[in-house]
Amino acid sequence: MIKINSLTKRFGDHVAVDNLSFDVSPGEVLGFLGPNGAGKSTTMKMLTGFLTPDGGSASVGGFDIQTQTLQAQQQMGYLPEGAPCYGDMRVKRFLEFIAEVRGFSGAEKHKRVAWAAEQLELGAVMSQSIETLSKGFKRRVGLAQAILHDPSILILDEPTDGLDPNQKYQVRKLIKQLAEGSNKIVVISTHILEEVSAVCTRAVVIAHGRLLADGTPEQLEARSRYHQAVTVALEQPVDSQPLLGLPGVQEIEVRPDGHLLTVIAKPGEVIFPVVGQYAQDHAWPVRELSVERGRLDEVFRRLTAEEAA
Ligand SMILES: Nc1ncnc2c1ncn2[C@@H]1O[C@H](COP(=O)(O)OP(=O)(O)OP(=O)(O)O)[C@@H](O)[C@H]1O
Repeated sequence: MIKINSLTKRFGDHVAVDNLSFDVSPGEVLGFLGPNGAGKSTTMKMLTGFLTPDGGSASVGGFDIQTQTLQAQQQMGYLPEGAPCYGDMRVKRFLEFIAEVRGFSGAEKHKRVAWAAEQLELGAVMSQSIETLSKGFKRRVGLAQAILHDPSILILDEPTDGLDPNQKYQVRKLIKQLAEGSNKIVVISTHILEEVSAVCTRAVVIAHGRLLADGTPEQLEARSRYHQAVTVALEQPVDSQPLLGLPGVQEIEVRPDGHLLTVIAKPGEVIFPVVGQYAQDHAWPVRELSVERGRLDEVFRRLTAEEAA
């Protein structure tokens, strides 16, 4: 369990994290979202004991991060933003060093290093020095050191930053595997909203260090103006304006070529049946008709724009 209670951090006059409170339960993969400078990394640094809060408290697995720092840190694996330090160390030596710091030795140490390297597909670079690695490989080395001791809580600051699409897929798969059925907690900060839909069971949105939203991806999508919107793909343009007279229809967006309509529902309304019926009655040349769950990117933009206003 992670408990964050009124956590606050100031840098001079600037309040980077402002009275932030939320909990994370075992089994949850929490997406921690916010625009640049929102306070995500600062929160993660306080949660992992690398930065002292100016107010509030946080506990991890029952240990207070300020008064029981070591015990709390033993529960966690942490991937900080950027690349691992120790640039002149070779990957294998670096991972062995981390394993030693985590208290492993002998055969167990080598087993842990081999397992983490295999998870992140580091085999080809094990004897290369970290500073000569590409950005994506540095990120993967960082992830390997975070999971090496198989912690029950993983704090990952932009884990897929700099990875190519194949590696992004692999890392998301790994995060899912680590969390599924294991009762682990994974917290990932990200700017990539598709990542939230792909791996997170819950999302917390912050801006200016303050909490703006907290819910499952589905709950956040339901706040979108496109929630329950009906998209109609057409062989050729049609006269869509009469749809505005149908019950529950709020607005229509038409792509300039007229081949795609998005019919937006009034809040709480389900319009798929009436739109489908209208299209059928008027023999529209429909290629595809679908209902939208909502668009996370639009919800994110609106939430953070409201906060800035
Ligand atoms: N050591 C520091 N000294 C002064 N200001 C800092 C320091 N670290 C962070 N800040 C400021 O605190 C705010 C929050 O920064 P933080 O890095 O936590 O944001 P973030 O949400 O992780 O952003 P990004 O998505 O760009 O990584 C920013 O305005 C940043 O400039």
